[in-house]
Amino acid sequence: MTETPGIVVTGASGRMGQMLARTVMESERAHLVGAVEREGHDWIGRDLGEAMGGTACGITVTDDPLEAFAKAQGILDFSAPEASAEFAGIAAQARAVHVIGTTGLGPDHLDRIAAAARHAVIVQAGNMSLGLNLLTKVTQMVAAALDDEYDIEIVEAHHNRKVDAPSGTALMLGEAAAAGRGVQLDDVADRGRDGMTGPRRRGDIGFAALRGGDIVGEHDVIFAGAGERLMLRHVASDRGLFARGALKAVLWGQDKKPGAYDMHDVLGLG
Ligand SMILES: NC(=O)C1=CN([C@@H]2O[C@H](COP(=O)(O)OP(=O)(O)OC[C@H]3O[C@@H](n4cnc5c(N)ncnc54)[C@H](OP(=O)(O)O)[C@@H]3O)[C@@H](O)[C@H]2O)C=CC1
Ligand SMILES: O=C(O)C1=N[C@H](C(=O)O)C[C@H](O)C1
Repeated sequence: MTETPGIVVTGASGRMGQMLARTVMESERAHLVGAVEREGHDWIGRDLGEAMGGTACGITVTDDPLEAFAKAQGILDFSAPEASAEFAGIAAQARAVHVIGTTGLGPDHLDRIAAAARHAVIVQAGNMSLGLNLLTKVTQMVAAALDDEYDIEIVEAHHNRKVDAPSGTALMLGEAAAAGRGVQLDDVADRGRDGMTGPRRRGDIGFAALRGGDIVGEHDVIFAGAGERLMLRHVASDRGLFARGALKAVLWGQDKKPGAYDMHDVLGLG
């Protein structure tokens, strides 16, 4: 029997970290070999299964990514921007496939991740679900078909613990809409309105973010024209959706050449 890839989960105590750890532990196609949390976290040194409120699983949570990644073939990383940029370099040294779901990444983080992708496989996406990645394709198609008489607005809603806005998914949808229109998102993005904003600029792509309760993730792309509105919507109701997508990505990446990939590559969406 062939050995399945050994996986390390970072941000292991987080909402996604725990979901990812459970998903890997339940999978027959991969096995968990490590769990990383930040230095000083009270889970360090504890058994992951017990820390998650269940039975012992034999994985001790560590704050040493270097040691943990060295024995892994894949890293599932939904943590924080600075951590993900650092993990990219360490995962590349270990030649492990690094799946990055972390959002809120700035230009410096993205540059460091791109540098690491010269040496190892990195799959990065602000949303790991099939439905949402398909919706980016539809968004691009609709944006290409309609001219700028149709105003594009992207509305996202998330739980009250989310720290970045607009969401990574909203930005993916914005990029898709901008690509459909043949423009750069940075040139047309309107990322927040307050006060005397003046009338809407023709061709802008607007973003609005709602935060509340336990909303997992909801995204609307609205094309508002004269006398009609076209609305595309994705609703995630279970974080397991993202974890299953991430697991799919890390398995897909095992036999790929070093490089930067996204979920369109993994899901064969072109
Ligand atoms: N691409 C996708 O499909 C999805 C992406 N996400 C993204 O994933 C990220 C995590 O989301 P979520 O799980 O809800 O957030 P959480 O805050 O629940 O989890 C993040 C975890 O990462 C830990 N962490 C922070 N810094 C480090 C570090 N240096 N080393 C190790 N661990 C670290 C945090 O620890 P501490 O709390 O102690 O700081 C925390 O446990 C976000 O960016 C979110 O937007 C979420 C869902 C889907
Ligand atoms: O923080 C979250 O929870 C989520 N983050 C991702 C994003 O920023 O788009 C994906 C999903 O919507 C949940």
